[in-house]
Amino acid sequence: MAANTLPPGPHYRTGIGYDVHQFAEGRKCILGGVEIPSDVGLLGHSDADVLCHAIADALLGTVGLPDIGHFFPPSDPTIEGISSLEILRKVAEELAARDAVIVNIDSTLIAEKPKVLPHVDAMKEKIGEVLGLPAERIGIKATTNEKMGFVGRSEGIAAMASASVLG
Ligand SMILES: Nc1ccn([C@@H]2O[C@H](COP(=O)(O)O)[C@@H](O)[C@H]2O)c(=O)n1
Ligand SMILES: C[C@@]1(CO)OP(=O)(O)OP(=O)(O)OC[C@H]1O
Repeated sequence: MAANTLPPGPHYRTGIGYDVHQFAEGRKCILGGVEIPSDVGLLGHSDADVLCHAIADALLGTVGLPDIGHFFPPSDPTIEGISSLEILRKVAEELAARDAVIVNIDSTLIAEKPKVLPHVDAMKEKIGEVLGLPAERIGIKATTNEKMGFVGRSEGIAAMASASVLG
């Protein structure tokens, strides 16, 4: 067998995603599809759900698709304010079209505020609903940046995600 030729599938495939959104007054703070009570919201052309964006890119990466900007261009006025759960729904369709079954997702939010932990179960429910994934196959964790860097100065929120599929 030639180098890197795979035997017939299915195979486990992994992907990673990363995103950042800036805090802004007068905007909602939507994370994992859940509106979180917060004195500041997140800026974006979409609803700026940094967690869903990182998860979407991780999932797209598993099957070698381009990132969410390819499917939802920031220059498209028709998607202004789009719910990022809709973005995840589209990503799930793209995976299903390629016979890729999501095995699990893991993620970390990096934010000085708001406190995320009390809302994690609600986020898992929303994300699980659109992806058809039970809560125990979705990881959502949070950490502060110990007051260091742009996240530490509470200028915004970062999110990292990984995903694996069988397909
Ligand atoms: N935005 C955040 C940040 C952290 N948490 C929770 O607090 C724990 C301690 O965070 P450290 O950065 O001080 O280690 C962390 O493990 C999370 O459970 C949070 O809910 N929201
Ligand atoms: C989905 C999009 C659409 O503009 O959302 P944004 O709010 O611009 O967020 P970003 O993570 O900067 O880029 C992804 C975009 O494609």
